[in-house]
Amino acid sequence: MSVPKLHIGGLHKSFGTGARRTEVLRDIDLDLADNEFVSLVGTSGCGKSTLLSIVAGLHRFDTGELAIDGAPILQPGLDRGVVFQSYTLLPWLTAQQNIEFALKAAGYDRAACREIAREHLELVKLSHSADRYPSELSGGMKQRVAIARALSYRPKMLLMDEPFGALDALTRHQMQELLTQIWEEHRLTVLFVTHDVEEAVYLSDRIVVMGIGPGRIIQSFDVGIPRPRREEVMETPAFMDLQRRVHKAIREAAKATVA
Ligand SMILES: Nc1ncnc2c1ncn2[C@@H]1O[C@H](COP(=O)(O)OP(=O)(O)OP(=O)(O)O)[C@@H](O)[C@H]1O
Repeated sequence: MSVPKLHIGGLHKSFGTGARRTEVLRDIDLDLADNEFVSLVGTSGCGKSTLLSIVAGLHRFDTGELAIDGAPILQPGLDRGVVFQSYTLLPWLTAQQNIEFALKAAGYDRAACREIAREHLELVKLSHSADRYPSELSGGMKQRVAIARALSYRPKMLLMDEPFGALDALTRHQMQELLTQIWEEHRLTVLFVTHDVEEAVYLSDRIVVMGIGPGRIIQSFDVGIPRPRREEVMETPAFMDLQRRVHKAIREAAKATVA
């Protein structure tokens, strides 16, 4: 079998020590194929963000295996682009400069930084706002800059933690459309955390349901809805049926605490 893009094997994670030790993730096995879009869903506190942060290299894990293209993940790196719910842009830099700043840190020369930042603002349809500061951008626009920045240094994977969670319904929907279009054109490997089952079904190739107490993988659903996907697909029986089944799995997983 070929090496998966992301390999998580038998991973365990606890926070704290002694009497304050809490087991947060138990025996997580999850492989992502190249160009696969996988969403993690599950009740609040089941460890979705912790798992994503571990893959980002921001948290250590206790035991298990974690590798990207077969190489162990030991720390944060430019092979993983990360987008969080909070916008994380530097307020004193414009949209263009925020992206250039990340590219400079990745070792690109000045001309390349400028050109790549310009290309990526175009990719997220924000060329007209290149010279605006974060305080002059709406939430959706800030998140588009964050996505452009995460993609600009060409990571092997994109890790997204509730990236549209702070947006109003219409903007959120526009961002889902944009991400779908980018994904369909550029084929990226994405690990995506969301509370929104409709969003997960719309965006993903596979949906992984996690349960709580401790956090673990309960069930996995292959989405199987043909691409390209556009808004209308949400009204189809196949889409709504899968949405129902995922909701049911989340409800059942939330009840089934193990000893
Ligand atoms: N730094 C930390 N120290 C101690 N416990 C933590 C820490 N970070 C997370 N936890 C605990 O780990 C568990 C999982 O949290 P996590 O944020 O990963 O869950 P989640 O599924 O992403 O939740 P939500 O959907 O509400 O964001 C929770 O019980 C949380 O309290």
